[in-house]
Amino acid sequence: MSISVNHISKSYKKVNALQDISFEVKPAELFGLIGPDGAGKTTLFRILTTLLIANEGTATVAGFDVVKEYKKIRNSVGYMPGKFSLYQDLTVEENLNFFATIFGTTIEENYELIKEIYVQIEPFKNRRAGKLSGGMKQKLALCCALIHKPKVLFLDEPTTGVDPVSRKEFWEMLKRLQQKNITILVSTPYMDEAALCDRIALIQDGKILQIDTPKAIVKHYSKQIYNVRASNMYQLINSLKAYEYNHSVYPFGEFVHYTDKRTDFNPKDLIQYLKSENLSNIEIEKTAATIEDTFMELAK
Ligand SMILES: Nc1ncnc2c1ncn2[C@@H]1O[C@H](COP(=O)(O)OP(=O)(O)OP(=O)(O)O)[C@@H](O)[C@H]1O
Repeated sequence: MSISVNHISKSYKKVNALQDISFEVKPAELFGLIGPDGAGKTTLFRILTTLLIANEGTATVAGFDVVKEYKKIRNSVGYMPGKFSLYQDLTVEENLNFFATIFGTTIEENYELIKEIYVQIEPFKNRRAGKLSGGMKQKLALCCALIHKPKVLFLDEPTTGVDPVSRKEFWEMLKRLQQKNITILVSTPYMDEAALCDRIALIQDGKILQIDTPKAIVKHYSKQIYNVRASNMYQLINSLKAYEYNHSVYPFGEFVHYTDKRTDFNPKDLIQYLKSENLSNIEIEKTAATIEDTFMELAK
């Protein structure tokens, strides 16, 4: 296994940031940690990259124990933290040179690995990192995390604050790195990105809710979801929440996602009820579950 996490717990005084977390990541797997802010993702990354010690449990990365063999891990992993990983006053090239030097290597030595990403930021190589766009900063941070050819790459919310086009490009890059035999653990609060991972762990309040492939996670969702819409969406949500048969109600893009407690649910009954609540232009149609729906159900 590339990463093995066994019953890890970590608390900060009163906050239980991680509670009995266990999972494994296979070599060259793209594994996603999916969860909202405060779920414990950063704490887990810091433990696995040897920057923080867990209160309980053990973990290995690239075959090394995160406590006893921390120095070996630091040479074997690349870490792109969510915030502050670049020196804002150094240029693109200086940042890259700096990270290469501290790992005892050079840009030339490992150019092959970063080439594809670096060519996109090379035209700005003399620009200070602080003056780059979000997407470019993220590409530079990825180059810096890769410069010493790590076996395992840790990416903490790499696409937060990045535009949709750059986000898409970034995930395509991750797929290519994976083909170069790099194991990737990536965290994201964006549920649509979860589908791009080989396997995901849904995490909330320091606990893992489920681990599986994105397809299997959605497949296990047992209820029929309905997209519901009406002229007054605010009132629609309130009325649905007040409906005695509702199982779940939450906004989902331009719709409200609704599930019913009854097995013999007939949407006509719901339309009638919503009409009695003075709602107009009511639309109800079946829709397939997404990872976000599964998350909402498990997090209930
Ligand atoms: N140094 C600290 N001292 C006290 N509490 C902390 C500390 N670091 C994190 N926490 C708390 O631990 C919990 C998990 O935080 P963590 O940063 O690991 O979550 P996260 O999923 O990475 O979320 P975010 O994206 O907001 O960083 C949160 O409740 C957070 O407030």
